[in-house]
Amino acid sequence: MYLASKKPIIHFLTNYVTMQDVANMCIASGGRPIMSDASMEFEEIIPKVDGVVINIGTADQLRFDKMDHAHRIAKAHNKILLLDPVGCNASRFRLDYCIQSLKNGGISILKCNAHEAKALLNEEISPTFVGVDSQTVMGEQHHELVRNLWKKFEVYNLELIVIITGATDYIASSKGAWELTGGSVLQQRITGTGCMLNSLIITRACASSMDRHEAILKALDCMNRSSQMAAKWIVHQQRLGLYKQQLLDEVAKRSAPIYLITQETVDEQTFLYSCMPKTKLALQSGVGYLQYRVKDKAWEEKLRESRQLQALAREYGTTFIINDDVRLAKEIGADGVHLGIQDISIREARLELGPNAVVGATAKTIQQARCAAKNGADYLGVGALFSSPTKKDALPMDLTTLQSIYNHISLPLYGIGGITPNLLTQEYTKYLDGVAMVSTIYQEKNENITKKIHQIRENF
Ligand SMILES: Cc1ncc(COP(=O)(O)OP(=O)(O)O)c(N)n1
Ligand SMILES: Cc1nc(C(=O)O)sc1CCOP(=O)(O)O
Ligand SMILES: [Mg+2]
Repeated sequence: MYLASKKPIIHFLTNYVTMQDVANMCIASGGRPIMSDASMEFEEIIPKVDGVVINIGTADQLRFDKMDHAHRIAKAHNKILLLDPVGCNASRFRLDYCIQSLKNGGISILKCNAHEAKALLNEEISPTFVGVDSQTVMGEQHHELVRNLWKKFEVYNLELIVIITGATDYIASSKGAWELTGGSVLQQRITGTGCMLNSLIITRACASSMDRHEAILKALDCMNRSSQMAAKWIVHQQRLGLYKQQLLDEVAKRSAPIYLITQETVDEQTFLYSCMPKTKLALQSGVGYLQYRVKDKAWEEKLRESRQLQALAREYGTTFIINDDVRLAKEIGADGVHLGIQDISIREARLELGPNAVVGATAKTIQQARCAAKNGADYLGVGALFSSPTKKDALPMDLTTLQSIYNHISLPLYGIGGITPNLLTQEYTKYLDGVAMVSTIYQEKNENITKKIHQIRENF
């Protein structure tokens, strides 16, 4: 799975309860983790990484000294530094360290829960401690808390962003204050989801060329939607023990924004010497889904071409999808199918291909999106967002419809139709997990394909 043109490297100094989950979530989000507690190598490692996470859970004096050391180097090298003051409301020892840390400056992101936020603001530990995973008190709102906490510490930390997580997440920065709802109660039934969120936030903040505040909002939204999707699956299967695993998978799905659809070729030569090399170049640069889409070919030809593409997709760990033709998907053992309104139904396809197949659906209206979600689609292709050279008669979709689908449906959304790096502004990407493209890639010269893919990916 790939996120940005570069995979950001993140150095974690994090608690030993959830260390492996933190590393896995960094990978699922498109980053590369390095877990180092050895002070003697910080001078060598930190200048080379993109971001640093300091999570104070399970700390002792020795670890606080190491964290201080890492903090100083990260600050000196202008690295994105995230502080998670785990349980700072529990003891004076933790609270003093965190307040001093925040006053030392160089922190880009402070992520905490409401109890920790209150302790940091008032510089007092809680008289009644409710646990490090302390949960949101129902009905409590934290608009003022997040703003006041930001105001208190932004004077020491340039461009600080403060996040208070809970059933509602609150965010404050120099851009203003926001709140975000979503997620699942199951996040609180296992340990580690808060620490995993640190991974997602910092990886996205380091990878995206979006404004940092926007990238963080998108990361929080990604966690909320992924948690909801994972919870649905877990409740259905009654397997809470697998929730963390499912959550990782859901985040990984949303961290691969490039969906490539093949361009139909006129003859075998063009397929072999144009389509195949271009597809290979794209896959090398990081493609989440590859779809084989042809309208006018004989069965034997479709079999031959799809098998070659499938082998390429396997080589690069890309999910391979067949457009329209469930029989072909079954015959070659593709990973799944994509279906439009005119095609066979999602339920019939699922019956044919089994529960593990990926079944994607086209949605052009909110009604179609709801229907596809209800029938068990795994993702939605939404468009045409712009005029498409490949499908000139594709029905257009306006921004309001896209926004409405995003607001009501938690499935991963891929924008389609005339996508180019220039047209793909934040106005669109804030509602999308990725984009599906034909002409922008297949009409590009081979030597420019990698750059094109990187340009598109950076918009997420
Ligand atoms: C990812 C993705 N989204 C939408 C489509 C369009 O599917 P459909 O509406 O069935 O039209 P055709 O592609 O079959 O002409 C798609 N193929 N992929
Ligand atoms: C296959 C397809 N479906 C669309 C829809 O709106 O449903 S647009 C489209 C073609 C996408 O190709 P290009 O990236 O060249 O515009
Ligand atoms: Mg179709």
